[in-house]
Order: sequence, then structure tokens, then C-alpha cells
Amino acid sequence: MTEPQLVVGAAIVDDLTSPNTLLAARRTEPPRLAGGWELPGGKVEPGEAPVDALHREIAEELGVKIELGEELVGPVDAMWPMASGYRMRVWLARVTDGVPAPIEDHDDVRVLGPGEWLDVSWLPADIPIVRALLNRH
Ligand SMILES: Nc1nc2c([nH]c(=O)n2[C@H]2C[C@H](O)[C@@H](COP(=O)(O)OP(=O)(O)OP(=O)(O)O)O2)c(=O)[nH]1
Repeated sequence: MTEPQLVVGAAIVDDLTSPNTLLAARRTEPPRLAGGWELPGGKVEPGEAPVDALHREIAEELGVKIELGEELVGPVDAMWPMASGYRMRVWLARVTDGVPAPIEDHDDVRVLGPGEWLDVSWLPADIPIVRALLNRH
């Protein structure tokens, strides 16, 4: 049996220890996911370390550099289950250089303020992740 494909995502916040804001990005593809909001990120390539993949994806998708904080450990083998057999690992992250913009794979980004973190139409798999982020502190 093949291993589930690993996806990495960044929960981009304003402060790694006491976050007030969370960045959400709206997907453009594929059609079945377009319009859904997600944590930016993507698939880990063969031989690539997950955190390297996350830095690469965030640079490609949003044009920014990030530093990583804690990993948000998920409920299935420490990962977050998603549709199509994917599993996602998620890290808190903070922008260290640049201003996030929807360069690739997204057509909008929103910085959700306090009380707004559940206000966008997250992809179904992301809702428990956002709830876990809200319950961290
Ligand atoms: N990046 C990301 N993908 C998510 C999230 N939630 C969720 O269900 N997914 C799904 C959507 C996709 O089926 C899969 C990730 O694929 P992707 O399309 O982002 O990966 P990628 O950028 O490497 O894309 P590609 O090269 O294969 O086109 O995981 C999320 O929060 N972030």
C-alpha cells in the first residue's frame, strides 16, 4: 500500500505565541475546490523535507518569507486527514519578509481578525484545523 500523500500548510498569524489574526487564501483550482478558503501550502515533493516544502510553497503562492512556530499536531498519526487520502501537517507561521498576495493558486487572501477566523468558507478538512487553532490559547 502506498503512503498517503503529504501536504503541508501554514497557519500564518501575526504573533506565534498569541495570535490575533489568521491568513486564509481562496483557491482557484481544481473546479471542485475553487472558491474554498484554505491554509496556503501544498504537496511535499519526493525527497523534500516537509518544512522546506512549506517555505517553498509559501514563497511561490504568496511571495513572502516566513518563520515557523509550533506544529499544530493533528489527530491521525499526528496529521490532519483530508479528502482523497491526503494528510496535512500544519505549522504556525509568521511573515518575516514581504506582504502576502495571491500570486499563484489563489485569487484572494484575507487576514481574519479576532472573532473572524470561522467567517470564510473553509475547505471542509480545514474547519477542525481552524477550531484547533482557536482552542490553543
Ligand atoms: N494547500 C492546502 N491544501 C488543502 C488544504 N485543505 C485541503 O483539503 N487541501 C487539499 C486540496 C488539495 O487536494 C490538496 C493539496 O494540494 P495542492 O493543490 O495545494 O498542492 P500543490 O500546490 O502542491 O499543487 P499541485 O502541484 O499538485 O498542483 O490538499 C489546505 O488548507 N491547504
